[in-house]
Amino acid sequence: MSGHADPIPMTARAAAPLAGVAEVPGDKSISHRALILGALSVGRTRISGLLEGQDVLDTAKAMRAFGAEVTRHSPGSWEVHGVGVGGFAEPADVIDCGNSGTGVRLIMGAMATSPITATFTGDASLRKRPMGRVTDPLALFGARAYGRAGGRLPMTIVGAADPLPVRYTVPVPSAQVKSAVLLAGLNAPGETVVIEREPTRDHSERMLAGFGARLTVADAPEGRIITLTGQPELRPQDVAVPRDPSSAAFPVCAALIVPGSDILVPGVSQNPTRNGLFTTLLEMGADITFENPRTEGGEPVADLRVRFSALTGIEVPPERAASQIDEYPILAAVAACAEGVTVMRGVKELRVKESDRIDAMARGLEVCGVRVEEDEDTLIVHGMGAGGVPGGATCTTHLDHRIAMSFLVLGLASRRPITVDDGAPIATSFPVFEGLMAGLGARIERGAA
Ligand SMILES: O=C(O)C1=C[C@@H](OP(=O)(O)O)[C@@H](O)[C@H](O)C1
Ligand SMILES: C=C(OP(=O)(O)O)C(=O)O
Repeated sequence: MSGHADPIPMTARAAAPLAGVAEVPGDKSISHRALILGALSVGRTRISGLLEGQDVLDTAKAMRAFGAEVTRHSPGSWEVHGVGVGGFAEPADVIDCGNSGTGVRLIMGAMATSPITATFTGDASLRKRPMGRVTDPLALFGARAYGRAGGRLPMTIVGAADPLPVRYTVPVPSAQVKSAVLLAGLNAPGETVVIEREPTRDHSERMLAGFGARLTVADAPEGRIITLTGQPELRPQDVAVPRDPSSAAFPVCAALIVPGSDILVPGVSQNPTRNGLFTTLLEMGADITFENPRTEGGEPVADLRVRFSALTGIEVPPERAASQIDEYPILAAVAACAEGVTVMRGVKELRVKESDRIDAMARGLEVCGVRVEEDEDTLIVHGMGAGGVPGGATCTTHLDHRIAMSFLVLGLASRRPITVDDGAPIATSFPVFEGLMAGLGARIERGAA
């Protein structure tokens, strides 16, 4: 998908209490990695619970272009016959990663240490996002990148014919950069070392180890040190993808702000590198219980019981940012329904997501009647209490699924309806959002108010 789809305006209206069970789809980060590592293994990898959002479908298509056989057997059930580390073929055409930063950055890493050339592009959102953060470390392996000004797509990567292992300290908290370096390190002889000062989601490390790569993780004063031994033979796996906590965030937050709600969201990943939002919501006074904790697909999961709650604004610790980075838009919407002020600092990475999410949330909340303050690295929301947000406005989503879903959830609890100009991007990460929310009793319809 390259963003040519027609915009789909959508409107949310105040709802009766939400009730029922919300079965959210598979984790997006894990789904991308399962396809890529499956493609880099020799033999058959089976995946269950794969997220069939457009971002992941674009990665599946890309893996075919690099020579892997990728088959869908039934919803969520996929099979990958991989070509092995170093076995990628040169794609015959441009790789279009659509809206997906994770897809393009991880795939660039995975091909950068093979003697092939590939050209990448994406939709209007992805073509604005910085790729230098990935191509800088890939250059240390010997790969070359030719892109538009500012390190933007379309971009051609010429893979290194004789890659060298690399020692790299990731300069921004980014699991995509860390993962791109680790994937490139797979086909470099010797030890590739990645150091991250702030821990970010660790799915690549967990999954690389699961596929048989030699990888160690050590905590040191300079940060987390990940050491990968190159040129392993990866063993195909059966991967069960747990449900996505970043998608679960939307029904969870909807239940917290729609009076009288009581819902269950089963099987949500509680990986500590992903669960910052739930900690934050508990600090705000949310009534969430974590039932039946267990391990599924190598990840800790729990069933979340969520009831409407009177929330209070808090100061979110900046060191928690990485573990809830994709959840700030919905947190900002929830903060508008809390009593008092919510301060979110250390969030400048939000400016280089599918949209500038600080700006998109600030402008959207303002037109809905909520007072906000922002600077380069900060978003502050002045809460109006339960039922206090006026709404009655149209918010601009800038090709950003999380902005669209955040304002639709807010519209379920605001005094007047909230419209988003384009809900089409929701299909990139949460294709069943509309049906799932309707099943809980939410009133979200296509069209303007
Ligand atoms: O590695 C991943 O799967 C992701 C990493 C994060 O991006 P950054 O690495 O840019 O922080 C996150 O925002 C994105 O949705 C998924
Ligand atoms: C930032 C996100 O994704 P990506 O970087 O993969 O486009 C997201 O899903 O919120």
